[in-house]
Amino acid sequence: MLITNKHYRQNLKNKKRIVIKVGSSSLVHPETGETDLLKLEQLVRVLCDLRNQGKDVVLVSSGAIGVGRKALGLNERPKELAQKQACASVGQGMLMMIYQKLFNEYSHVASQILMTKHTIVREKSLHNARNTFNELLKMGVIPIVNENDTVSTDEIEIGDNDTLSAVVAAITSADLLILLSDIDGLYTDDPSQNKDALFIECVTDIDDSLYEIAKGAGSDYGTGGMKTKIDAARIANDAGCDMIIANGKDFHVIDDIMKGQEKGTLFLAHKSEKFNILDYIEPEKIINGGEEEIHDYRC
Ligand SMILES: Nc1ncnc2c1ncn2[C@@H]1O[C@H](COP(=O)(O)OP(=O)(O)O)[C@@H](O)[C@H]1O
Ligand SMILES: N[C@@H](CCC(=O)OP(=O)(O)O)C(=O)O
Repeated sequence: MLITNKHYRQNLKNKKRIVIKVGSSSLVHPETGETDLLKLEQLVRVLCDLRNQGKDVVLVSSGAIGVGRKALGLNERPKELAQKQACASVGQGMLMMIYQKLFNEYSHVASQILMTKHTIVREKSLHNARNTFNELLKMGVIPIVNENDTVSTDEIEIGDNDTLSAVVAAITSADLLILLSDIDGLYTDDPSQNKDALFIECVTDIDDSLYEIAKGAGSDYGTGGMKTKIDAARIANDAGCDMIIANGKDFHVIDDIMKGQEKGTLFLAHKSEKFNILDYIEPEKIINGGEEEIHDYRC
């Protein structure tokens, strides 16, 4: 039997636990960098409706640095770590205030979970994080996750929310991860650089050739570009979770995907028997007495 992309898409209707990641570029007006309130409202409405259908929903939301940067009147993307952390500290609170208000309007409860690499690599905190997610989802709450940028340093930062959302999908045993970006999905090259790039509907194997076509971020607000999205697919797919990259310019795309429509690029899950989240976490580099030591979390 020939199993087509169409066939896989129909299966998405039955997904029960969904992690949705929204990139900074989907939350701000590109011309001004100001928060796009109408889009946030649309996102919250679509997520509440998924909850009303009985699905478990987790939102991984970027945007803390972008929103904070605007509030602090910085016109350029901050480069210094302390500056990024200050922006995130301002922006995270502002974002949560908007999310809480909007979820409340639809009688749903949202919560905040901030994570760092240490949440994942320490057995006890990973266990606690998993239990907290499960308890919240059992109570019908919509957890809103971001990296704890205000305390993250190079050593403990996960670095990008694409990877973070895949980690969240793995530890919550989600069956679908949707990454919403500023582009329709994966192309054979970055379309902003190459007009002949072709759209890829479905990926069944993640190999080096995929990394060759996945380039960096396309906007001043994005982090990681397609490369970190392929990293995310590797984690999610190995953990047994399908993943889709789709365009977040209209958040109704979430609803279209859940109805089986062929939107975005689908990366198919293939559960790896020996899946261990630590295998996907970059080793920590520690400088000890001038010497660089590599701390591999798997040991
Ligand atoms: N092969 C590719 N296919 C599609 N987009 C690509 C590719 N390589 C690089 N990109 C870039 O990745 C960008 C999306 O990632 P990013 O800027 O990090 O946004 P986000 O904030 O949504 O995570 C696109 O706008 C595009 O310019
Ligand atoms: N944690 C950061 C976002 C990091 C990130 O990966 O950003 P993006 O590429 O916009 O998803 C923030 O909230 O600004």
